[in-house]
Amino acid sequence: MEQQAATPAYVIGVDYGTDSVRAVLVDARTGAETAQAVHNYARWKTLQFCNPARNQFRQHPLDYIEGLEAVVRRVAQQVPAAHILGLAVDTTGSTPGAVNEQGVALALTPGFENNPNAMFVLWKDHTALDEAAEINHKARTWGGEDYTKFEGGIYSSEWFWAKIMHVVREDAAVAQAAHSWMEHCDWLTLMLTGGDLASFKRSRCAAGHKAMWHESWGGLPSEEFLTHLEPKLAGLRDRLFHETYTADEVAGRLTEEWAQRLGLTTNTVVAVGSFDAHAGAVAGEIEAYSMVKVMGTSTCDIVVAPISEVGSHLVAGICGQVDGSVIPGMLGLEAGQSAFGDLLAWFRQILEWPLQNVLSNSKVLTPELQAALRDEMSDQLLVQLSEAAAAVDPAESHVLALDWVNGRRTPDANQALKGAIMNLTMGTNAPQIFRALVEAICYGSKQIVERFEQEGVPIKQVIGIGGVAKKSKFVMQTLADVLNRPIKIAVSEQAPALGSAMYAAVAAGIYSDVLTAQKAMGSGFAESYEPNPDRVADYQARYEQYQAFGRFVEATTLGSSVVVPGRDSASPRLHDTQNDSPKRGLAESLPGTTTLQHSHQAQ
Ligand SMILES: Nc1ncnc2c1ncn2[C@@H]1O[C@H](COP(=O)(O)OP(=O)(O)O)[C@@H](O)[C@H]1O
Ligand SMILES: O=C(CO)[C@@H](O)[C@@H](O)COP(=O)(O)O
Repeated sequence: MEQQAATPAYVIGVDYGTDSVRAVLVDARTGAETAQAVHNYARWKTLQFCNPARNQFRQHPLDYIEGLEAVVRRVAQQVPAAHILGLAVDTTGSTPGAVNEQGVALALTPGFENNPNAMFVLWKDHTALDEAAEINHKARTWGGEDYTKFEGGIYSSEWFWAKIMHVVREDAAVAQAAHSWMEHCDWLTLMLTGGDLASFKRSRCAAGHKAMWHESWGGLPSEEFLTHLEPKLAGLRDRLFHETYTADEVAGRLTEEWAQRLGLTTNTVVAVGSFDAHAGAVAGEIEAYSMVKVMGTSTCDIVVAPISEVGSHLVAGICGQVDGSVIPGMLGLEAGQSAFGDLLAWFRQILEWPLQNVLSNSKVLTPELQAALRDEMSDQLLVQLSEAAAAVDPAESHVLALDWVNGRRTPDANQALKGAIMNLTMGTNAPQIFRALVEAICYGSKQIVERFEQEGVPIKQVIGIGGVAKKSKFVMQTLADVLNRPIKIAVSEQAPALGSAMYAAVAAGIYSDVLTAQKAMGSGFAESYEPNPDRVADYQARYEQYQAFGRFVEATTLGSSVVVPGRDSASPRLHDTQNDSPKRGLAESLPGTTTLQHSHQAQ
């Protein structure tokens, strides 16, 4: 520690996940997590403002504000406010929202309170599929710079520009009232520190991975490119930002109002915002060529590499390579799966249908008993399914699944893809299907590791953090077997929040840089899953079946505009796959395949 050790020094990390926000109060000298608090978003819980059938997922800024006050007040009470020197926020992303000239989210202004287009467009909202396809097409054909090149070569509907384009096209009132747009992590940081929107320090992590910001072309894509894409974007570039800042930098200090609302002081330094996965990787003690897998609703797979070694070498099919997005001075590379725990949650929801729908008509059970039963089932279902699935004899089940229920994020983003399950028989049971789903998310992970290595980025170790890493020994053991690599699990229950606390400690001047903060505040590793040599060969064979199944489904996905993966061809990316004829030959390459079932629903 570089500051005088006797002075108590605490920092707060605030981590906004998909369903909840958590805060940790950390002793910056030791890294000890003194207190933590979690708050579930009230409106989000009932999916108010969402339409899952249309892949529309919006979050109200009031959910974020209520959560912030609840969790920060709770942890801040544990020590004198004057001892809390820094605070930093990480959020999901890309989760942009429209703001007015003062940086106030439109949904907090009169007339827009209940308009989903005036809210934050959550990372998993895929309403902008067509816009992403247009961006990809334009980037390759307009004759200028291919702005997607540092973002894996394929722009995703999960990201900033696609979402903005979609909303301004759909909603003239929002388009008219939106002075600018902000990522969730930037919006919160501005709100806490006050100040001027135009000079506010936006996050390098968010801008580099999701908004095609890159120093080599002077920041954001050019005005010409943006207006070519959509005339309604005219002028927005200048009202966004030019510079970006790494998460160890000072964004400002808490305003009087927010110091009071949070039980802190105006001396508390607020660091520049970042994304949850990147902050989590810092807490997971990431180092060069480690992959930190943040395994929750989705996965984010974060790798860092020295700029001198990977530098401007382009890695195809990932979610971006950004100077300083994780550790300032190093290249941060991101990949991931749009559904990881979410695929298992989807299956739980299918199994819960009678509980939600039939039980409410029960003449036998009181409403109280019904609610108690629902809660117990919901709590226990994944745990008990995991136990039963672990006992399935792999030789007796040929069920094979794809993990694309929320599209495929990497390798080669294609959010229009759908999930699929094959090889069902009259003997197939729930644990066998569950096991196939778990295998599918692990095979999806293996494809990502292989892509990094094929692209010249070696993966020297795998570190697991996040809800699934902590909660499911079954998933972690399967992952170690499928990857044929050990997986170290970080101790921290709240890794992204701890990572933000490390960023805050640097911004507050307690440490000189993130690597020093990481060493001093890291909480180490709890356990390691070793691959079981008896399982490796079998999983390798099944992985090849998964890949063949994936190729078949991708070639036959119907009813939506699909971005064709691949960065080399200059041909248009947007095409209607309804006109494609299924490539039946791939089905024949699936060993043990007698029946093939896949999803044909339109988006
Ligand atoms: N016992 C379990 N086995 C496997 N997955 C689980 C289990 N319990 C919860 N999950 C999954 O964990 C995910 C939530 O992860 P978490 O890291 O807590 O949240 P977030 O992604 O919002 O940060 C959910 O998708 C859920 O399905
Ligand atoms: O994509 C990113 C970061 O780039 C994540 O915010 C997104 O996958 C959501 O993460 P969670 O699954 O909520 O942990």
